[in-house]
Parts: sequence; C-alpha cells; structure tokens
Amino acid sequence: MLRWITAGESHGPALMAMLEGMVAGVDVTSNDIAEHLARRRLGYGRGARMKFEADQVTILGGIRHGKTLGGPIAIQVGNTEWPKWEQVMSPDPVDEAVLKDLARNEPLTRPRPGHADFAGMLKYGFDDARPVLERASARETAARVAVGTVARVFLKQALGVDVVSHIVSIGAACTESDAVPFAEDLSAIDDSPVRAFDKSAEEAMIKEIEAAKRAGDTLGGVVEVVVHGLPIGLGSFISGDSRLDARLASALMGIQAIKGVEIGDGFETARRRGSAAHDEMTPGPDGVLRLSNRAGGLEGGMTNGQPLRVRAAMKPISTVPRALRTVDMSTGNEAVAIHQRSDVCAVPAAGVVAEAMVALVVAQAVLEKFGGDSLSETKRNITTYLAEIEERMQWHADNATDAGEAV
Ligand SMILES: Cc1cc2nc3c(=O)[nH]c(=O)nc-3n(C[C@H](O)[C@H](O)[C@H](O)COP(=O)(O)O)c2cc1C
Ligand SMILES: C=C(O[C@@H]1CC(C(=O)O)=C[C@@H](OP(=O)(O)O)[C@H]1O)C(=O)O
Repeated sequence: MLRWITAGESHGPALMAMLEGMVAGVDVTSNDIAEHLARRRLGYGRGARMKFEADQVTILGGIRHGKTLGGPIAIQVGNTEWPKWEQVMSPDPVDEAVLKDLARNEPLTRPRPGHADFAGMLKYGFDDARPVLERASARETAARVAVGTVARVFLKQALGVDVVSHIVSIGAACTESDAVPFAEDLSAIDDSPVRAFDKSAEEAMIKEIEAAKRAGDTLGGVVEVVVHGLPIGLGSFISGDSRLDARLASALMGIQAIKGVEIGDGFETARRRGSAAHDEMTPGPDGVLRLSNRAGGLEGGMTNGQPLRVRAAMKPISTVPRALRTVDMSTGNEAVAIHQRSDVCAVPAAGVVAEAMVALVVAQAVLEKFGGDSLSETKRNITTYLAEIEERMQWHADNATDAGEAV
C-alpha cells in the first residue's frame, strides 16, 4: 500500500517526508519536487517567510539517476531559517543560561483562537505554545508537496493524467464560472497571484485580500482540485474506508485550516430533488454518455469515468493582526492572542497542497487496483483492464437501437 509520513518542525533544520509503496521506474528528480515547492510558496497575501524560504530539496533515498527504485523514498526539505533557531529548536539540550537570554525563546502563553496552541498546550502538558505551533504549522505541507510530486508524476506516467487546481473563492470574492477546467486551461494558473481561473474574479479576490490586510484581518476561501481521464473503478463501495470519496475527504481535511470538503456539487446536491441531483446516462458513440457531472466523478466511492472534482474550504488564518481576545495561560488573565509573522491569506498555496493530497490518494487507489512492482508492470495491468472496459462499452454502442424506453 502507498503510505506516507512527514516529520520536522517549522523552524527545525528541515522537514522530512517518506513515501513507501511506490513502484520502480518512475522518472522523478529533485527539480520536479523543487518546481512544485516553488508553486506552493506563491500567492497573494502570503507572509514574509515565503519571500526568502528556499525549500532546499535533498533526496535521501529511493531514487537513483532520476528513477524510483521501488524502496521507500526519503526527501528532505531544508528550512532556510534554521541558523536563527539553532539553539531554540536544538534537538540536543542547550544550556539554560544561553536560552534565557534569547528573545526567540520567550514562552508563548497567549494561545491564538483557531490555532492549535490552546488544546495542544493542555494535551501535551506544555506551558509554552512554541512546541505546539512548531509542528502544527502548515510549514509541514512543504513535505507533503514533496511526496505528492512523486505521486503526481506517477499518475502522469501511468495514466497520462494531470492533477490540477484553481481557487474558487477568497473571502466573499467568488468565481462566476462553473466550468470544469482541463489541465490545458490551467497551464498558466500559477501566473495568477490568486491562482484564479476566472479573470474577473481574480481582481475581486486581490481587492478582498488588500482590504483584509488594511483592516488587520485575515481570509480563507475555497479551492477546487480536478483530475480528468481517470479510469472507472478506483476505490470501492465494499467498505467505508475503501470509498475514494471518504479517503479524499480525510486527506484534504488533514490539511491545516481545511474545514469542509465537497465532492462534486456536494452541499448544493443536498438541496436538490433527486431528478435534478444525479448524472443521467444515455447511449453514446463510446457506450454510455453522461448528461452532467454533479457527482464530481464519484459514485459508490468509485471513479465513474467522469472528471474527478473535489473542493476544500479553508478557514481564515487564525493569527489575526488585529489580535483576538484570549487568556494568558501563565496568569489566567484576559489577554490578546500571540501575534507573530503570518500569512493574511494562504488559499492559493492551499490549492497546491490539496493537489498533492489528491495525487497521493489517487495514486494509492491506482496502485491498489493495478498493483505491480515496476511502472511498466502497472501500465500493463492498466492496459488490460482498460481494454476490457472498452470492449464492454463498445458492446453497448454496437447493440443500442432506437427501441429503448423513451423518457
Ligand atoms: C498553506 C497554509 C499556510 C498557513 N499559514 C498560516 C499562517 O501564516 N498563520 C496561521 O496562523 N495559520 C496558518 N495556516 C493555518 C494553520 O496552520 C492552522 O489553522 C492551524 O494548524 C490549526 O489547525 P486547524 O485550522 O486545522 O484547526 C496555514 C495553513 C495553510 C494550509
Ligand atoms: C512556513 C510556512 O508557513 C507558515 C505557516 C504558519 C502556520 O501557523 O501554519 C505560520 C507561518 O510561519 P512563520 O511564523 O515561520 O512564518 C507561515 O509562514 C510555509 O508554508 O512554508
């Protein structure tokens, strides 16, 4: 089974990610990983760190001469800030006298409502939020994007599919378009500072971020991930945890600040009648043709041959410059929450992270269905399966007559 894990803190020496279960023979290099990490650093409204963070990539195992070897893949992403934090974040003990004089080491005792500080301090028994926020921080998403890159290049090489995303809304500024973009339509999406597909919405989104910044406030929004061309039958209805929609929701919800996941038309579907909620089928030249894609390409927890379409809602950043009320955990008194360097809006970056999580989950489902130890073996299995599906679809196309039931 394809599995992944990350380690590391926001201001530690580096983040690390391990990916186990990837087949041999996938072409991937440090440059591919660096390219996607650079995309994650972009976006209007991000804080100062993204301007100088270099996300130095080192592949430590599992890849040789640009090809996966079949063993666990280990990737390190360096934290540019480490030299400033060497003592505060040292894995080995540091002299108390040295730490006492470091402003950076001042205990953070005023938890930010909305961040992990409060519950994390109580749960792990810390008087300081530093050890909590270091790991809760979305800096960790750089490690996910690193392993997500391996998953996305595997999907491209095994099936020819691209995992793409765009921003649907930031605050109240929302795209008007309900088109499901193709990868070609999104080839220049990273040139948009808010990664918006719809140009008129782009302007409104930028204005929304500027207004929030001026007001000392922060923003969230909604991202959409799309994958065209997936084979029918990834995931399964046989149990809750094998349903692909459940697995996608879990992976997307696992991203810091994501508070809602919608598959296809999701919540809107719940407001419709059945007659207007599903995707009717009709005989077509390739077998069965769908008249809509409200389900987002998933029925019964399986891909159904329609484009996969999944959205994730991100809450506003909780480090609000116009700081929120809190309680000082060292005194019990009313206080204002910690305010430190932070993003005003990180929705465009969250889109890149969401792509990585979707790529990992879909790659896991592809490997589960088609197996193989090498890319060529997986591809062979895919080809055989697709030929069978095509044969059945062709049977429908060849046998359909006008004698069907009229609707
Ligand atoms: C790409 C990205 C960047 C983020 N940047 C910040 C930030 O600069 N400041 C902040 O307070 N939260 C930021 N967050 C959100 C926090 O990490 C998140 O709210 C926190 O870990 C608590 O988890 P929860 O929101 O899921 O409950 C960011 C999230 C993402 C996905
Ligand atoms: C470092 C990243 O995002 C960070 C996510 C984050 C948080 O609380 O989640 C807080 C900020 O951390 P710092 O105080 O170090 O600037 C962001 O910059 C990153 O995305 O690489």
